[in-house]
Amino acid sequence: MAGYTPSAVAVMGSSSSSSSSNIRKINIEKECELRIEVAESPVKLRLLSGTAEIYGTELPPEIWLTIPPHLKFAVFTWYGATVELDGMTETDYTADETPMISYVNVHAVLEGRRNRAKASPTHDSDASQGPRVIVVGPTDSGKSTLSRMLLSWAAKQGWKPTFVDLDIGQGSITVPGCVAATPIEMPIDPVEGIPLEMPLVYFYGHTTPSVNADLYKVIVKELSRTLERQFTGNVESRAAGMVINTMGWIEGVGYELLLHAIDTFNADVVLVIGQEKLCSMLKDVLKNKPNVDVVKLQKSGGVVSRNAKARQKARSYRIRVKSNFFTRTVDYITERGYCNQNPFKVEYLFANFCHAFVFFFQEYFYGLTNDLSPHSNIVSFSDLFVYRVGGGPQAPRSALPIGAEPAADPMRLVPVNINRDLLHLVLAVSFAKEPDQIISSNIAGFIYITDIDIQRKKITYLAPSAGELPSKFLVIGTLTWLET
Ligand SMILES: Nc1ncnc2c1ncn2[C@@H]1O[C@H](COP(=O)(O)OP(=O)(O)OP(=O)(O)O)[C@@H](O)[C@H]1O
Repeated sequence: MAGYTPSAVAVMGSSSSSSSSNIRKINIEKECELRIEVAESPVKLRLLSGTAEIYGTELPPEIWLTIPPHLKFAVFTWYGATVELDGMTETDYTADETPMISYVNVHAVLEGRRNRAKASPTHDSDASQGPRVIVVGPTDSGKSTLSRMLLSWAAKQGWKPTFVDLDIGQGSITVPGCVAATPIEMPIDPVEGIPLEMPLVYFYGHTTPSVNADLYKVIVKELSRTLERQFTGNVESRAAGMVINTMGWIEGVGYELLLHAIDTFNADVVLVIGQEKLCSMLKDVLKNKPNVDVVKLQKSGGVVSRNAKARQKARSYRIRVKSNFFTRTVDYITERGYCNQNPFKVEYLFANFCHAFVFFFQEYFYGLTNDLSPHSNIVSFSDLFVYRVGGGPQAPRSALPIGAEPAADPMRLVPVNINRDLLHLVLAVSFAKEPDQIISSNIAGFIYITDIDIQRKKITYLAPSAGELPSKFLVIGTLTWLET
């Protein structure tokens, strides 16, 4: 294929990626990238000379990075680099055609806007607001990857931009079925991904928007309101702006939700990757908003398309690995109206349990030995109150106008009886103090139900920590620990 060359230059063993002795030295030319799809076992990679980055984060010289199985990524260099790769890959090759120059040009424009916002003498005017970038495009167009690069390049220059992830299918802050935001204070670790210490998370509970589009809009609105309050009180984060990643659903209800997100977050830069039609539709619909730039960007040839099975596996992985936090963030400001401080910075209850779930996952899938695991807790049925949003009793046909169909209220909060149907579900722990606050409240974290004893009226669940849950109000959706 034009622009691609096999990457391997053997220095030990064979150059084949299926060899058992696999340390290979690979030269990457200026403005080229090495694309790697890791196979069943981890590979190791280190930078020998030059400079290179993975999605905007520079590789440290000489240090071996262990890249987990199945990860697909690229090592890009602006000036040329040599790396060493140890382990078997599904595929690896170097490519000299990438859209990286156009991506970094976008970064330069955003950088200019951040500097202007920072220099603005009036802190509360529009002039002090940094760029609000929303990245849109079909599934597997490279939205998350571009978001990540823009965030890491900004963080490298000392900004603390806010990352907002609206992708309920393949989001990268927390588990699928949620919308979330987190400040990015350092270039994103190529292996660990987005930091999990300070997320602000709202629970939707499903992995497709069509299940309850009204609820999706409401939680997106809540998330934006909370961030707006944060920006009001924090000049630094206001000037750094935000990068918003979106879902790959761009037709029908998906398109409607994209427009809703652009409007709700007052996005002023819309980056459209890989689809002319979407770009032209957005340009047309936003033409009356002169402050909104719609920019078309090329999709990278390195972006790997995932079939339904692969997407489902990735979702399951994220549910197991990323349901591992209990946080206490914006609950604090909503309770106290405390806006003069970055809500992401306030105390949080039980952080740093990430490893428990990560190791649990590794043991489960790869049989790695470890001595960490999430905590199993047992409580009585009466200790917890479980709700779901949407559905519930429909209005009787006789109470409706002629011809109208009875429809379930999408925003109705329905109490759920505890029974064995809850087994293996992932439930969100709400910060709500009362049931009527559940829809508008962010969540503290997740639990996973492992046993229901109907006779003794006891529930066993896994949680990131032992002890009492941050709240007794739980929300149920359709997220299961193991998607089938
Ligand atoms: N240049 C590249 N080289 C190799 N792999 C890449 C490259 N860019 C992206 N990928 C990989 O391709 C996959 C899809 O990219 P990404 O997740 O950014 O797409 P997306 O549009 O956000 O997908 P979705 O619609 O599911 O949210 C990811 O595994 C990513 O790591």
